[in-house]
Amino acid sequence: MGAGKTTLGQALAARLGRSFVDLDARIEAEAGQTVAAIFAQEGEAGFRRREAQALAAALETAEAVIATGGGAVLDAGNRAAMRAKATVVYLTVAPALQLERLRDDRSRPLLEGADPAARLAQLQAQREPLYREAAHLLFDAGTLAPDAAAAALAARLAEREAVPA
Ligand SMILES: Nc1ncnc2c1ncn2[C@@H]1O[C@H](COP(=O)(O)OP(=O)(O)OP(=O)(O)O)[C@@H](O)[C@H]1O
Ligand SMILES: O=C(O)C1=C[C@@H](O)[C@@H](O)[C@H](O)C1
Ligand SMILES: [Mg+2]
Repeated sequence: MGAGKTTLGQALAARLGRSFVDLDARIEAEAGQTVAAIFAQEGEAGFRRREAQALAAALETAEAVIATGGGAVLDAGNRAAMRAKATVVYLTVAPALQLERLRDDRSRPLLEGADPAARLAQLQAQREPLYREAAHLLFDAGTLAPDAAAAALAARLAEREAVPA
C-alpha cells in the first residue's frame, strides 16, 4: 500500500503506449462499491475472491500494464498466474514513506486501526517473502517522482528484454 503501483503503473502504461488496468478500480467498478465498502460488507475474504477473479481476467488483456492491490500476492494461485503470464515488478519503498504517502488517505481499510505503523510493519513482514517470490525484478519506488520513476522502470524492463534470461 502506497508503494506507487497505481501511480507508476499509469505513468508506465502511458510511456509504453499500453493499456492500464488497476485491479482495485476494476473491482470497484464491477461491484459498484468502494474497496472499503466491500471489506465492510463481505469481509477481507470476499474482497480477495473478487481480487483473484479480476486478476485472472486482467492477465488475459494483451500487452497491458496491471497495477495489483498490495495483497494480491497473498494467494499462491495469484502469484503463480502473475509469474507465468506477466513480468512482475516489486516496487520497494520504506514503510515510513508508505505511511507518509497514505497519511490523509482513508481508502485502505487494512490501515484504519489504531496503530497503522504497527499494522503496516506486520503486513510487510508477512508479505515481503511473497513479493520476492512473485517478482521477476525489484524496483526502488521511493526515490524518484512518478514520471522519472516510470522512465527508469521502462529502461529496466527494456534492458531485461534485451538480455535473455
Ligand atoms: N514516486 C512517487 N513519488 C511521490 N509520491 C508518490 C509516488 N508514487 C506514489 N506516490 C503517491 O503515494 C500515494 C499512494 O500511491 P498509489 O496509490 O499509487 O499506491 P499503491 O501502491 O497503488 O497503493 P495500493 O496498494 O493501496 O493500491 C499517492 O498519493 C501517490 O500520489
Ligand atoms: O495491501 C492490501 O491488502 C490492500 C491494498 C489495496 O490496494 C486494496 O487492494 C485493499 O485496500 C487491500
Ligand atoms: Mg493502487
